[in-house]
Amino acid sequence: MSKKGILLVNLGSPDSPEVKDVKPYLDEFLMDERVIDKPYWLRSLLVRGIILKTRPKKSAEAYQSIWWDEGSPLIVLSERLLEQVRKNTDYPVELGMRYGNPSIEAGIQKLVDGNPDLEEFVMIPLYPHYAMSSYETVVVKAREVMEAKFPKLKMKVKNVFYDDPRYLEVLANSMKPYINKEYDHILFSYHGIPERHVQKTDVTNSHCLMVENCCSKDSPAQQTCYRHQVFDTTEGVVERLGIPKEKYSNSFQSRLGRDPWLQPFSDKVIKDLPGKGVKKLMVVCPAFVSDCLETIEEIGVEAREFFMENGGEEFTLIPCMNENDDWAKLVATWGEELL
Ligand SMILES: C=CC1=C(C)c2cc3[nH]c(cc4nc(cc5[nH]c(cc1n2)c(C)c5CCC(=O)O)C(CCC(=O)O)=C4C)c(C)c3C=C
Ligand SMILES: [Fe+2]
Ligand SMILES: [Fe+2]
Repeated sequence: MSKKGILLVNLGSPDSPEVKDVKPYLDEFLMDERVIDKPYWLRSLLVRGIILKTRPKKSAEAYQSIWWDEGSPLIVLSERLLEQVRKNTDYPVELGMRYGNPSIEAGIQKLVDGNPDLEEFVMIPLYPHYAMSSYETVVVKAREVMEAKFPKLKMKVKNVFYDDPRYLEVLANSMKPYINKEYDHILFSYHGIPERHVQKTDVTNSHCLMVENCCSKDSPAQQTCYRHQVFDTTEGVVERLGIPKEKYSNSFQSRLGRDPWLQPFSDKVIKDLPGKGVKKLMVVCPAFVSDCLETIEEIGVEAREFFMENGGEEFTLIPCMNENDDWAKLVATWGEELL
């Protein structure tokens, strides 16, 4: 029993790949005001009146195509990471998900049940980059849960780690076995977000997407600028791996709706690359620490097809860090550093 602990938080998946479970999961996800940032009445109209009429069936089919015997890849891989982190620290470690199960509340409850003297814990959102729809919503939700259910417990929060040299080292090392093969181009495909979200999280209200080359200029806005942070991760990785400028680029995947999202879009880039002479393509998705629907299906299946149909010859999806031992060690170290 311990007075201190660690809670890992990832995004979450539906309980099963059936429409009956995908629909409530999507409802919880898309009704989050930090994901669809519209007034409640409009969000409700858009999500419940339009998106949830058709998307659950389409999403369920996609989930069915990637589901494992043990469950959703994202959940299974997060649980494997949890086991690895436990091996690297004496503190108790539990797992919660922002949407679906196990919830953040269930994760904290497990920490408390296993450690009745628990006084404080570190929450580590498993997102390298700051976005209101990922890191920020986890922190807000966890604070709400703490206030309502665990008012006497203290929670510390691990910051985003997109530029932590130790993270960049682990990520770059995890990519080495793949990029040792011959390739023409490596695409860093990050989950997209609406441009509006980048502007909304700009603490200066005057920098992001307003100043020319905003993401490469020093500004307090970069602390919460998703676009700046993903570009920084790419630069940290290519520097470590010695990848020359002409052999890599960034793109953004998984857009939803008609608002402007960060560009260029991964599907369009991947379709166009063979025409530019890229026959052997590597894709890595560093916005995700665990493989999930967006990597396995959207990139590993759909994008691969686009590439091959348009003249590509070899397509390699580099896996996420998943249960990589160095990654688990680093996560354990972050927890211990804050306790
Ligand atoms: C990198 C972190 C993520 C950000 C930022 C993010 C923003 C974001 N996502 C949606 C809509 C959907 N995303 C979906 C799946 C999904 N998204 C992330 C991560 C981020 N999303 C992950 C890890 C996953 C996979 C979950 C899994 O179970 O494997 C989905 C569900 C699937 C589908 O129907 O396509 C939706 C919907 C928005 C609108 C958004 C920013 C505004
Ligand atoms: Fe920026
Ligand atoms: Fe998403």
